[in-house]
Amino acid sequence: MYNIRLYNSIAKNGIKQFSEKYNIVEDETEEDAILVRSSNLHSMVLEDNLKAIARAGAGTNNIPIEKCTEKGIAVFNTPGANANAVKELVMVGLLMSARPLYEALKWTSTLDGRDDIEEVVEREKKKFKGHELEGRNIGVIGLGAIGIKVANLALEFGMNVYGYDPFISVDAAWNLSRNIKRATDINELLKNSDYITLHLPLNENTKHIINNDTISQMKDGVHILNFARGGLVDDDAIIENVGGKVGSYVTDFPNKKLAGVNRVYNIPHLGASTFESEEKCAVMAAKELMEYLENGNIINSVNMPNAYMERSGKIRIGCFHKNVVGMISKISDILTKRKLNITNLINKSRGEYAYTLIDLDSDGLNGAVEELKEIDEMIRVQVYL
Ligand SMILES: NC(=O)c1ccc[n+]([C@@H]2O[C@H](COP(=O)([O-])OP(=O)(O)OC[C@H]3O[C@@H](n4cnc5c(N)ncnc54)[C@H](O)[C@@H]3O)[C@@H](O)[C@H]2O)c1
Ligand SMILES: O=C(O)CC[C@@H](O)C(=O)O
Repeated sequence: MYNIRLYNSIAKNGIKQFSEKYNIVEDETEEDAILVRSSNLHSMVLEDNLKAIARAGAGTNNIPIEKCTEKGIAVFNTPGANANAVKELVMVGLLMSARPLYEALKWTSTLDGRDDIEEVVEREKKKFKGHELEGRNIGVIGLGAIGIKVANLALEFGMNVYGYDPFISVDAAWNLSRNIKRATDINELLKNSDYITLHLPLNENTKHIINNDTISQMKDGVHILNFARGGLVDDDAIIENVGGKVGSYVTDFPNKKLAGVNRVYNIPHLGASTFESEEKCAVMAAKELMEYLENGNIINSVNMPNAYMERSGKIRIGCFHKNVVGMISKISDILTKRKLNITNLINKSRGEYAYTLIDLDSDGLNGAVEELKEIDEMIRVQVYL
């Protein structure tokens, strides 16, 4: 029996994926795995029994990834599962910054109860004139699952699209329309864009990527959209510039500083909040956890190498270790000494770590696991029956 602890509300269809071998809990327990959305896990104690954390979503900055890696805890996310939902809301943000919809709707609601609404509307609507997107320039920073969809759709609006992503994946590049101009440095994008939209992860390199300095390089009246993470933008710089250099700031990450600021549109983190996206994320995350807990297969991990091998033999061992020379021979020596026959083996690395998955044609392990755990560079050994 495996204990899965849920943080946040997780879509029912995701929970339904877990078979009768799983016990789903919401309170503290001896959990084998955690399924989480946006809850901040940085201060949680990582108990020895915890083997995996799956983020039903894209961003993993709410998870202490480095600490997890050091303890051999696999961290997963659900790449692309909520990209369509975010893309659609970005389009709302784009239209809200081009046409003063928010102000207009607020004003119209003040007319409640009046008999002359039609007349007043026609007389006053000139206050809410906006711009068309067609022909304007948009800069998309981060061309991953969401950025690509946003960039491609912006082309459909007739916009000139600049994209910037120094780490773009080959898959992403294939999916990007060839009509998108690839900015080779971020300044090219900043100085040319009427709209700038952020679709990159928050980390120590990207924190406050939008700040007073980068804003000073932008066009006057630029509209900035942030559906990625609050920390990518220096809020003080926004407050200083919005209504002047910055035409508007649409953010999915409201906070005390930004609440109530004119021309800052605060959306309560709704990017991924659609029935469809919540379900896709939860189902994908549940499947990743089950595959890892039952078979040691790693799919969509953000801290371990992806590794998948069909089951063969009777017992499987998963070893997460440092990526150093000689690990496979150290592991196989321990198994050979006990006459444990290897039926299949894969070894995958990711930076300074590696993962070795071994299938054995044997009924017992005869103390092998204890000895494997004693190898200096070994971080975690897991047995799968
Ligand atoms: N508002 C929401 O509800 C919501 C939902 C999903 C994702 N997000 C956020 O959006 C981000 C992007 O999501 P995604 O699914 O597209 O992720 P993704 O991993 O598919 O794409 C991220 C892209 O950013 C690029 N990147 C990394 N560092 C960069 C840099 N310094 N400059 C430019 N590009 C850089 C990567 O190469 C990658 O292509 C996530 O990290 C998450 O924080 C928010
Ligand atoms: O779970 C959510 O609602 C938000 C998820 C989003 O921020 C993500 O990074 O995928």
